[in-house]
Amino acid sequence: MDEIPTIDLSPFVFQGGGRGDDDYKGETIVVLDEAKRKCADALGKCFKRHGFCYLENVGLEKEDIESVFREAKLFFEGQSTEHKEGELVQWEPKTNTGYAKYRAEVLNDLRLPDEKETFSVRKDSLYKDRDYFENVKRKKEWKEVTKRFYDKCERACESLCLATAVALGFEKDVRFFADTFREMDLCTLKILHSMPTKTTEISEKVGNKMSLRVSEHVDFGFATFLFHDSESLGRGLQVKKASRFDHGRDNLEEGWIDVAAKRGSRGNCCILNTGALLQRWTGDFYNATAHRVIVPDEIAAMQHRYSCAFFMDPDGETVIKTPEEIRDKLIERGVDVDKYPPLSCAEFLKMKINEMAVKQ
Ligand SMILES: O=C(O)CCC(=O)C(=O)O
Ligand SMILES: [Fe+2]
Repeated sequence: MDEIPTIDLSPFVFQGGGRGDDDYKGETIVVLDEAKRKCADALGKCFKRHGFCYLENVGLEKEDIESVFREAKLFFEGQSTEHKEGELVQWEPKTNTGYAKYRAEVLNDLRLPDEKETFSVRKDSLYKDRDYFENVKRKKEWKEVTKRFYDKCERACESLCLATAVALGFEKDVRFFADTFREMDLCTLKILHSMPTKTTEISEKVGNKMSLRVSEHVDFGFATFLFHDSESLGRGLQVKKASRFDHGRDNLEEGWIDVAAKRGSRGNCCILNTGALLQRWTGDFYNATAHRVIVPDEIAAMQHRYSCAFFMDPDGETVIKTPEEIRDKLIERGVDVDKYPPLSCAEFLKMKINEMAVKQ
């Protein structure tokens, strides 16, 4: 893989809520200037290759990132395993919120379950009757910092959607993707923690299997923002272009590139990777990123590792089929636009989850 590009999203980050350059009688007007076209162009090129880049100025500042990791450290290290597993609201696939203990998730059936614990947060309005922050020791602080972070990620998601539409050549309907993120009923913010470990091979091999911090996978949705703590800098993350067939899960040995997080000049740089849904939506014109997290060396093994992923999944009812406005443009570029039958985003995610369940 060539050098990983750094892209500045600021041309698409708007003041005052992010609904566009101007709000004229309820109509959002996004003025397509040179800066926006340049940014979209860079993004489009990246999506066509491996779908992976550093993204600067998404609308979150250094302090937003630092404060979520400060509190995450207190959340994961400041509560005993007994408390976390016994008292906290446990994650379930149906709710996709709350605490998931170590080795709760298998992303690749060639591996043992992941060496990580997580906490997942979703849109407030979806959970009026369920307090999944119950019994968290620093509940007020944890809830505040994660909710604030979630809200800012929602706005950043809108900016990315506008940029993606411009990249694909939408001229009239620049809000095509942005408008599929209105309910936000499937977006999730997940905070991940892996404890220090003695060796680079985290656990004993069982049979031929071993575990990773995060095993090989492709994210299901549109795209993901990834943030890392300043101590581990996300070390251990590796990426490659997803193969159409195995999504990185079969060829475990070859093609993996090490990537460490970088802070950027304003300390607010994050990582962006594309997901399977964006690949399908564009008839495989764009690629999804296969990725994993290993323990690369003894230093990384001794460190706690924290990361924070915002998964951008369009609203459940969104129908995933080639958008009319760009159909001809994609055909011109050799895309088989009818390759995949239309299906809703909710159905697509269900299909992906089932595929994983079958593999396990
Ligand atoms: O922790 C990381 O750097 C990656 C996490 C990830 O890929 C995921 O949660 O889907
Ligand atoms: Fe991922």
